[in-house]
Amino acid sequence: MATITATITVSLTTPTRRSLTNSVNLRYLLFNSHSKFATLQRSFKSHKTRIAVSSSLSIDVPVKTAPPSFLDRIDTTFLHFAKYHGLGNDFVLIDNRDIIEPKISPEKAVQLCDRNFGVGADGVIFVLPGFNGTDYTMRIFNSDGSEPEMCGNGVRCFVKFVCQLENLHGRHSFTIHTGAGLIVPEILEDGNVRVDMGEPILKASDVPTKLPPNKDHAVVKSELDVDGIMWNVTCVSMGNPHCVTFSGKGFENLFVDELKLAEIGPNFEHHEMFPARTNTEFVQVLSDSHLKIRVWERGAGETLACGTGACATVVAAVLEGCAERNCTVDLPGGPLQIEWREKDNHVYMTGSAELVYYGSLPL
Ligand SMILES: N[C@@H](CCC[C@H](N)C(=O)O)C(=O)O
Repeated sequence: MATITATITVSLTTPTRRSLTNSVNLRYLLFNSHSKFATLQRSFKSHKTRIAVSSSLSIDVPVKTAPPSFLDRIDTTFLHFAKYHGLGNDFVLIDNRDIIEPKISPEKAVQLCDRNFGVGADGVIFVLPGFNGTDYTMRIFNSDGSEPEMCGNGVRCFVKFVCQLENLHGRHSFTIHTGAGLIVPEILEDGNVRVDMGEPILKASDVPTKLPPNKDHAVVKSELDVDGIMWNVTCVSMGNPHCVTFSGKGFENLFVDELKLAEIGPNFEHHEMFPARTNTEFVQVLSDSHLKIRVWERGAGETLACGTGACATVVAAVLEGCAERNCTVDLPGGPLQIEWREKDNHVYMTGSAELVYYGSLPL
């Protein structure tokens, strides 16, 4: 009887806790070589399990009893985390369900987010106990340590992480308390997440912006001088502030690939007209239902995607009369589907969120 050391193949995006404790899955993983799976070598050394390969053949596979799931590990010397991304907007996720204060400080978050000296991420997100009857509370630190009110890609990652923590499968919806109020994400059959992002805030002083309102208390297609260049901007808050631009003096359409965001982004972010700083979306209109954007994020710089930014962009596009209420928004990391629904004035965002890996850090 042959004894082999098993190399199993585990999808990085599939819950490993179930796969590793389920002998049927184990057999599947051992003997199916279709490689949409990433290869993860594990040596099973402690005892043997007999696996029937066909009716006439069986082999002994030394199998170690599955260790407790990574997510079930509790110790005080290591911080266990999961890394997720929503279209390349990446986050360190921390299970903070047992206490109401974030387990790490903003300073530690800055270190973790560093792409050379840390894990590398656009932000750190905490899954905290619910508040006022909500299922959970979400808090986030940007990579510069500041705390924004909301994060659209982050909330999609948040609920995927919650499903792993709670071992939930299939369709689920959640109520999440955030700095931007109640947010309601729903995991769909195909694994994507649709999020009810609530109503956009347009009143200038609430965005906040010091630019004078020019349309029903809102700032729509107003001129903003940024280092001598006159841009047309519309200001929208999705709980966090956004300045959206499609054009400027002497340029009616933007070609976003050509923009030097690292040079111009900070001048928007720290502009005196934005007392809480701002996120900025640079938008190219491809059609009335298809927009292409690049985003300079407050506290994080240019990112591959920004969920609240995509929502703010569609609201601004409708207000400026250059797009419909239902749009595909292409970001450098991929597309989001955004709808600003007339019926309830809420913005709905649909997109993906993926697990990258689990990790531990000494505290
Ligand atoms: N990437 C996020 C937004 C994160 C917060 C932002 N940097 C801010 O300070 O407001 C998203 O997907 O919405």
